[in-house]
Amino acid sequence: MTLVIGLTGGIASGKSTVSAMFQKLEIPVIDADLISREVVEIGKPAYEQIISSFGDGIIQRDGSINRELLGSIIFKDENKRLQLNQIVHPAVREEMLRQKGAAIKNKEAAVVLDIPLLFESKLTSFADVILLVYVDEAIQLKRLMNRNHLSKEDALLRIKSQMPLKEKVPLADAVIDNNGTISSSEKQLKEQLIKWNVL
Ligand SMILES: CC(C)(COP(=O)(O)OP(=O)(O)OC[C@H]1O[C@@H](n2cnc3c(N)ncnc32)[C@H](O)[C@@H]1O)[C@@H](O)C(=O)NCCC(=O)NCCS
Ligand SMILES: Nc1ncnc2c1ncn2[C@@H]1O[C@H](COP(=O)(O)OP(=O)(O)OP(=O)(O)O)[C@@H](O)[C@H]1O
Repeated sequence: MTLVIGLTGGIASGKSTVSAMFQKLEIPVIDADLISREVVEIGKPAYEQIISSFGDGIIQRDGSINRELLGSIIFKDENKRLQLNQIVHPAVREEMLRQKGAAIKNKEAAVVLDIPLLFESKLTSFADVILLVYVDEAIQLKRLMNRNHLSKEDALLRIKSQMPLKEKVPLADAVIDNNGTISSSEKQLKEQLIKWNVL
């Protein structure tokens, strides 16, 4: 029986860092962010819909979507963000479920669904258990600004576009406190996977 682990958190809380730990343990990860890049590639249905909704101005020289520009548009305008979500999310959900089915058919011991907006998109039914990567907002802000070279204002717009991380804690089955070192988070992950009989 494959254990389906929903992995979530907030932007820059450390999901990809923890996801890499799963991959090191040879536990397959289905990455919603990666899929959301694939479904908007040139020629895909979502690509055409995005261009017709947001205009040619977001197409870069190579024909692909200028993600930085689209991000700057949607994180300061909730309606535009919902409009983009309505275009992209259905295709992402469909592909995630396809890959999840393949992992179960493959009799994997566990499979991870790395979904940043798991709670916001009400996708808890996709997983058997939900693992939250938690970080205090001040550290989240600092890490996001450093990683994406964002101003404090732009970083806060992204953080505020999601459910507050503190509100996600009681909704999760387990929490990794990622305020400390990466190795401390790795130790917490392994302890949790032993409890879930995955390790
Ligand atoms: C806005 C876009 C173009 C920005 O691209 P960029 O490469 O800069 O960021 P990336 O896709 O790696 O996302 C980074 C993080 O931003 C946050 N984020 C992304 N989209 C959203 C959204 N619609 N609402 C809230 N947070 C979001 C998530 O925490 C995500 O992990 C891109 O994020 C996008 O297409 N978003 C819409 C699809 C989506 O919701 N993806 C996230 C979950 S599947
Ligand atoms: N415990 C940690 N200590 C120091 N830096 C960390 C730690 N965990 C993550 N980071 C760094 O913080 C940044 C955000 O981490 P990461 O990219 O894993 O977050 P994320 O939740 O996947 O973000 P996103 O929502 O954008 O997908 C990265 O630069 C990462 O290297």
